[in-house]
Amino acid sequence: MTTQRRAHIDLGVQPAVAGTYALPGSKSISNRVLLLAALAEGETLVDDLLDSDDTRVMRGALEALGVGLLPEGESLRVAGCGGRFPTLRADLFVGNSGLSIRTLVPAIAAVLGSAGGAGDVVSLAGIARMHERPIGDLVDGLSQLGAKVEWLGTPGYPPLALHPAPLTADRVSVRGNVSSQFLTGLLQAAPLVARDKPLVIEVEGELISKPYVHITISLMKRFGVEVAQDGWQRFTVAPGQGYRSPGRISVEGDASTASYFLAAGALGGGPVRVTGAGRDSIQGDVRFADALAAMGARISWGDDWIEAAAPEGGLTGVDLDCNHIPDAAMTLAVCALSAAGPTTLRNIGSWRVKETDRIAAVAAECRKLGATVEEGADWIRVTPPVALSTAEIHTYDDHRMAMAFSLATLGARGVPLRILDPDCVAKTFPGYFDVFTRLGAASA
Ligand SMILES: O=C(O)C1=C[C@@H](OP(=O)(O)O)[C@@H](O)[C@H](O)C1
Ligand SMILES: C=C(OP(=O)(O)O)C(=O)O
Repeated sequence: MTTQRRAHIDLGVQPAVAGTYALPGSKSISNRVLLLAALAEGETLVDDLLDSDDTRVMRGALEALGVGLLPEGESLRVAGCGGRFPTLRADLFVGNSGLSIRTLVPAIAAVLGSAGGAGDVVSLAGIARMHERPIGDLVDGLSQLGAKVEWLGTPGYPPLALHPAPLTADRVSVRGNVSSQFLTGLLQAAPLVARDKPLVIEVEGELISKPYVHITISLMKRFGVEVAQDGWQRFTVAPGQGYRSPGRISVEGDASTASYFLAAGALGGGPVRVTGAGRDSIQGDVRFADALAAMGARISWGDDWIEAAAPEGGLTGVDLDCNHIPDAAMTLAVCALSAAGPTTLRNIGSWRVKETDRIAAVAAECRKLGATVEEGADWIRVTPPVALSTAEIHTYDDHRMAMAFSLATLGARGVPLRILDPDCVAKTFPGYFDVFTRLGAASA
């Protein structure tokens, strides 16, 4: 966002919250749909797209590659380029959007490989933190296929430049334990490589964040491309498939964003209902509701809504493997501050390489509120204090730090807080604090 960011926002206690909230569009779905629609044959009308920093950088990148994006009322018409970006000389800025860079790089490498000419080059850069987020495993995979990638800073990290080189191999192996976005990027690029044999993508080691790969495969299917899946280890894309526009597609509400509202219901009485994602969602983060239920929250589901209310006597601490819900799991850490007993979140090593080192950041800010926190390479344990202390919360330019910690102001144990740099929420939800500060009003 270009508007000036506020230094802080002061949040009072909201003892009781209830209401129904329509979720903004899913970031994960918006940015996949934008890229797939751009690469497809034909025009796609996209409804309910998220408008945030992450989708703006994806839109900006696609426009710089010559893709026509035309607002039509509340929707966006994407002029598909049939697998060939019209412009292959561009300097792209991707902010701190891991999903954008890790899906654009393989797609552009594939298009450069089939349609690039002498002098074509596409560079991708982001903010300083983006340049600390790994991309080496993805580039290794692309290099196995034949891509020519030049590191412009530290090898293994953005910024980088892509040069034309045909992708000829029919097998690629990629590490799965740093980010699932590497596999997503390779899968989405697979149909862009002209070949007469299938492309086989093998995952080395255990794949993390698996539900995001399910989103990828589901959306590729909506755009006419089938992926054959052998467990989570081997993915095959048959030749002769190209993306075709589904005509019109609507983006589900964001299930990671839903976690803040559901937690609000579980902490502040509720019921709080979110609409736009529910039982039928393709997003793995809807399973956050199960984690909240394990803490005692009363959860109900509809096809496209989820509702949460507080249990009699408050939440209870849990010990959970959160690998399948890496983003929404941050919300659990803050719920843990108001629960009875310790909460342990396991298998969350990827937190260390996201918008900030999220294990360190969550630990530091929970301690300020009075909690005892233990942490390991890939886990965190939060033991709540008898009563929370008020504090000034650092947000580390991480939207989820700002949104998750705002929840410590809710309910019987809530305390007033000052949240620093609150507008970092613009990465996925620019209007978050406008909605959050009015949560209590509906129940008053
Ligand atoms: O593919 C996606 O849309 C995402 C995958 C996850 O990343 P990792 O696979 O790096 O855990 C998640 O944290 C991110 O916000 C979005
Ligand atoms: C990790 C996140 O995003 P990304 O990896 O797409 O930057 C997130 O939204 O929490």
